[in-house]
Amino acid sequence: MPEELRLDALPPGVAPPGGGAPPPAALRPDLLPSDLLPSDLLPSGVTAHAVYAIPMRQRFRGITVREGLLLRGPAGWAEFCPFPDYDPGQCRPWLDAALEAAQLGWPAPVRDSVPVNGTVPAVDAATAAAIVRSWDGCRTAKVKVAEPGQTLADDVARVEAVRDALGPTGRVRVDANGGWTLDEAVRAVRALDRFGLEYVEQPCRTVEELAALRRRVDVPVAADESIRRSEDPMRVVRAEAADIAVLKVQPLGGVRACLEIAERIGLPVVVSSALESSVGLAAGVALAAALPELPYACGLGTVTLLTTDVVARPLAPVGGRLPAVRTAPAPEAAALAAVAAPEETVRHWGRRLAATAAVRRAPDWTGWERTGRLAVGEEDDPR
Ligand SMILES: O=C(O)CCC(=O)c1ccccc1C(=O)O
Ligand SMILES: [Mg+2]
Repeated sequence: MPEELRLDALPPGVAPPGGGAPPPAALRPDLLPSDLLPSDLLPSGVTAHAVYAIPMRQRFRGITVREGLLLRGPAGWAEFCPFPDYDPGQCRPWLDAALEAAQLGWPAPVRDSVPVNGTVPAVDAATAAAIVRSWDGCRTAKVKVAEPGQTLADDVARVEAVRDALGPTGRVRVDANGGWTLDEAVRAVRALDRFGLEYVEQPCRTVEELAALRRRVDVPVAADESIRRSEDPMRVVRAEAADIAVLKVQPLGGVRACLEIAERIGLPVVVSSALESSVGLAAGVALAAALPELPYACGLGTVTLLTTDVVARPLAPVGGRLPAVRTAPAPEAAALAAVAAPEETVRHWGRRLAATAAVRRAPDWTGWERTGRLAVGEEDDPR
């Protein structure tokens, strides 16, 4: 990478050669627990750099400001950004995925670019239509439904607005994040399929409910939380609970781990993001680019849900597609400086990284803390 982007080589507050804003203080050791400096807890050659805090355009999954930590290793930049409510055991696969990106890099792509869907948060109908009109070429929409505190009428209005904005040839899929009971799901799917649904993602919480719904409606069912928060991702297959598997690189432990799940699960795969910056999102693009089959648009059009990014040229869809990058884009000093997290947030992420690395190193750790996943049917709020 060019010298001016070697943030670690520059003392905080010193402007990089070639101009631009000075880099943020990159994970100063005094912001981390003293016994758990990055050099002790990360594999050699991998260093922790900066913590970002980026406001979302709309609230999404209860998140209004997205935070994460950027790592760098011999294979490239990487991102560690587990959701705020995840404990160290649940964060473990996120760190596995980040270290894969930093240390190993990703398998070779089999395509030059990947098709992506646009994502519509649980907003009002007018905002939903405006979001669809803002997209660059995305002809598939994924619409969030079953938001706590909202009604089926809100979902119907939102999906109708999206269908109108997209026109009859666009594709519309919905994601309930497990928010419906079986009977609510039957009713909602029938009401929403008036606008033509490509599939319904995680309509109910449990594998049993997904299987029962599949027997009662014609719309295909996609499993997300039932795979990424499950002890056993294959259970959805044995239970005949899904037509489609949603795979996310970070919560499932990396690109290679996802390629293996895709092979074993034997269902068509939709690759989706976990709301990363462009650095972490690149891993999802690498998975989508490497899968032998890619029959659906991927849920990787999500950097446009963030108000800004850490790189100079964000991985935002152009003509409904993202290019198949080989490595994560490097953070840019000025962009990083603009979203540098306050000290207390940096300390918090240092503690999270340390606690997750400790779980990862414990060889005889057993139970869900080791796999980082909860048993199916025992999930808390599955979002
Ligand atoms: O799939 C997409 O279109 C965007 C990604 C997305 O919806 C998502 C992002 C973060 C956390 C959970 C989810 C989800 O699919 O439930
Ligand atoms: Mg989902």
